[in-house]
Amino acid sequence: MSTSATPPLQPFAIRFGADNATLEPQGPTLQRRMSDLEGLFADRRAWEQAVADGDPVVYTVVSSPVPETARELPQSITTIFPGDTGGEFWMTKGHQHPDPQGEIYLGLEGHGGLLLFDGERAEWLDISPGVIGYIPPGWAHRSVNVGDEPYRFLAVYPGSAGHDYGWVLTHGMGLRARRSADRVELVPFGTPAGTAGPTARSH
Ligand SMILES: O=P(O)(O)OC[C@H]1O[C@](O)(CO)[C@@H](O)[C@@H]1O
Repeated sequence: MSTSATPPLQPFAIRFGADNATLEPQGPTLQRRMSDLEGLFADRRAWEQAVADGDPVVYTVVSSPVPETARELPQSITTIFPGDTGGEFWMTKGHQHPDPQGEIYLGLEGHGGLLLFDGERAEWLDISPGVIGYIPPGWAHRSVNVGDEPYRFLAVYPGSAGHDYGWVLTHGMGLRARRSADRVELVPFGTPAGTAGPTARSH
């Protein structure tokens, strides 16, 4: 007999439709438009212009029906569309887990990066199809599409981890990923838009 306070779901299979990123059975879905990403891009004017110019969808998240509750292990497929705002690649909002627990991402399509920040140290993991990125407990995380195609990945995370978006607004993410010719340039988080930081790294 289960020791869970809430009985777990019955075992079930989830089919991933690779063509259009569907899950069957499917749970909640969300779409984040540019206007949902206020305060996140370094270049606020470019962000305002992008909102005024049609407020594009930056990313979508399709979840399985596994609930975000203790002991469960929900999954979701995120698709970040290609683009940049003021030179900064399109990205997820990024969040910290209020209950510090780990998470994994598996690259499915396109080319992306996983930016991790623990409040002091920032790390960048290149993610392409077949690569698993590990997010240790206590590291805020943001995904970035650094390619010209949609970037898609599977996330698997503890159901009680939660999402703290305010942490990122307060602490930042340590680095920003910017378009530089055909490369990804990682610059210190506070670098003003349009300038290269003194410690810019290329990928
Ligand atoms: O929650 P954010 O920062 O908008 O990013 C979306 C992605 O992160 C997750 O919340 C998982 O960490 C997924 O739902 C999705 O993969």
